[in-house]
Amino acid sequence: MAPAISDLRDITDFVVTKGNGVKGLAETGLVSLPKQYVQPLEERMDMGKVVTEESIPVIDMSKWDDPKVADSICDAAEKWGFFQIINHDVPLEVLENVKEATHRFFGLRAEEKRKYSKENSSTNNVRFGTSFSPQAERSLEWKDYLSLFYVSEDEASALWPPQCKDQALEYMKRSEPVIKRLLDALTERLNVKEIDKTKASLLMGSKRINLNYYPICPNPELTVGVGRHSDVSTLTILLQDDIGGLYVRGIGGDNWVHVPPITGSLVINVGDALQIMSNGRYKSIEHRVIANGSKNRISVPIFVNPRPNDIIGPLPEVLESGETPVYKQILYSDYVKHFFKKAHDGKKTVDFAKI
Ligand SMILES: CC(C)(COP(=O)(O)OP(=O)(O)OC[C@H]1O[C@@H](n2cnc3c(N)ncnc32)[C@H](O)[C@@H]1OP(=O)(O)O)[C@@H](O)C(=O)NCCC(=O)NCCSC(=O)/C=C/c1ccc(O)cc1
Ligand SMILES: O=C(O)CCC(=O)C(=O)O
Ligand SMILES: [Fe+2]
Repeated sequence: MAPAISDLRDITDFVVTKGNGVKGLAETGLVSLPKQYVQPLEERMDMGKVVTEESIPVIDMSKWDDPKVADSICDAAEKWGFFQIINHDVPLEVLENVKEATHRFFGLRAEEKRKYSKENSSTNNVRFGTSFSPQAERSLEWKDYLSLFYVSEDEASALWPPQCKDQALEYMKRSEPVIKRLLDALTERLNVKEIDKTKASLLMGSKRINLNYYPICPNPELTVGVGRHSDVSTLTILLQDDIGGLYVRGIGGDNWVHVPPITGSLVINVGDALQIMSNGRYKSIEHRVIANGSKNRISVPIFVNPRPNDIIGPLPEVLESGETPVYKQILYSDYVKHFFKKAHDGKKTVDFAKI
C-alpha cells in the first residue's frame, strides 16, 4: 500500500531516494502539488505565448532518395531545428511495442524499479530516475525516466530490464536506416563528401534511449514535465504517444509551438553536437514538456550522439570556405557532464563550447 500523503515527511526521499518516482507520488492520491515541484512563474508555460498559426514541418520520407526530400530535411534543420517524419519505414508495430514496454516497466512496483536507481544499478549504463538533475534543481520536474546507454547488444541483453529490453533494442535497430538517411542528407549540405568511420563515430558513435513517464499531475499549470532545454545529442529521434504536451521555441524566439501527435510519426530534432559541428548552421532548438492533469503521458527519445571520447567542434568541411569558427574543439564527455550537472536552463549549455 502506498503511504498516505500525510505520512510523507520527506517527499524528495520518497520520490528520489526510495525510487517511488513521481508516479508513486501521484498514486498516493495527493490532491495538490508538493512545494518541491512548484516552478518559479517564469518557468511555467504561459499559454498566451503559444502560437497556432505555424507548426514544425512534417516530412514524408517515402521518396527519400528524391533530392527535394533531402532539401526539406536540411531546410527544416536550419529554420526550425525540429520536424516530424512520416513513412520512415520503422514499422508501426515496433513503435507500439516500445510504448507498451514503457508502460510495462513503469507499472512495476517501486522495489523492482529501484534496482536500477543510480545507487543500486549494477551499471552506470542503466539508470532509473526522476526529474532531470534533482541535486542541482531548485524545483523538480514531474517526470520519471529509465535511461539506457547502448554499448552492445550483449551488454544490453544482460543488463537492461527484461520488461523492455527487446522492444527498446528493436526500436533502436529499426530506426538506424532512417538515422543514416537523415545524417546523409544533413552532412551533404555541410560539404561532407562521405561519412567515413571517423565521421560515423562523431555523428552517431553512441546512442542512449530514454523511456519517459509523465504521470497525471494535480496542479499541472504550476510545474513542468521537462523544463526548457536543448538536447546535447547530434540528432534526437522521439516517439511520443497520442497525449501531446511537447512545445518547441517558435521562429520569433518569444513564442512556443505545439508538436501535435501524429500516429506513426517520429519527431526529429537537432541537438547541440550537430549545432556545434555545423558551426551554427543547424539549430538545436529549445523545447519543453508541460504536465497533464488528466492523462499519463510517455515518450521514448533515442539520443544519437558522438562517442564520449570524441573531440567535437566545427567540421573542417564547414570551415573550408573561410567561415570563422564559433565553437571550440571540446571533449564530448566534458560537454555532457556539464549538461548533467546543472538544472535545465534553456540554450545555455552550448555557451560552454563557444569560443
Ligand atoms: C561522461 C558521462 C556523461 C558521465 O559519466 P561519469 O562522470 O563517469 O559519472 P556519472 O555516470 O555518475 O554521471 C555524472 C553526472 O551525470 C548525471 N547523469 C549521468 N547519466 C545521466 C542520465 N541518463 N540522466 C540524467 N543524469 C545523468 C549523473 O546523475 C551524475 O550527476 P552527479 O551524481 O550529480 O554527479 C557518461 O555518462 C558518459 O560518457 N555518457 C555517454 C554519453 C552520453 O550519455 N551522452 C548523452 C547523450 S544525450 C542525453 O543523454 C540527453 C538526456 C536528456 C535527459 C533528460 C532531458 O530532459 C533531456 C535530455
Ligand atoms: O517527452 C517529450 O516529448 C520530450 C522529452 C525531451 O525533450 C527529452 O527527453 O529530451
Ligand atoms: Fe529534449
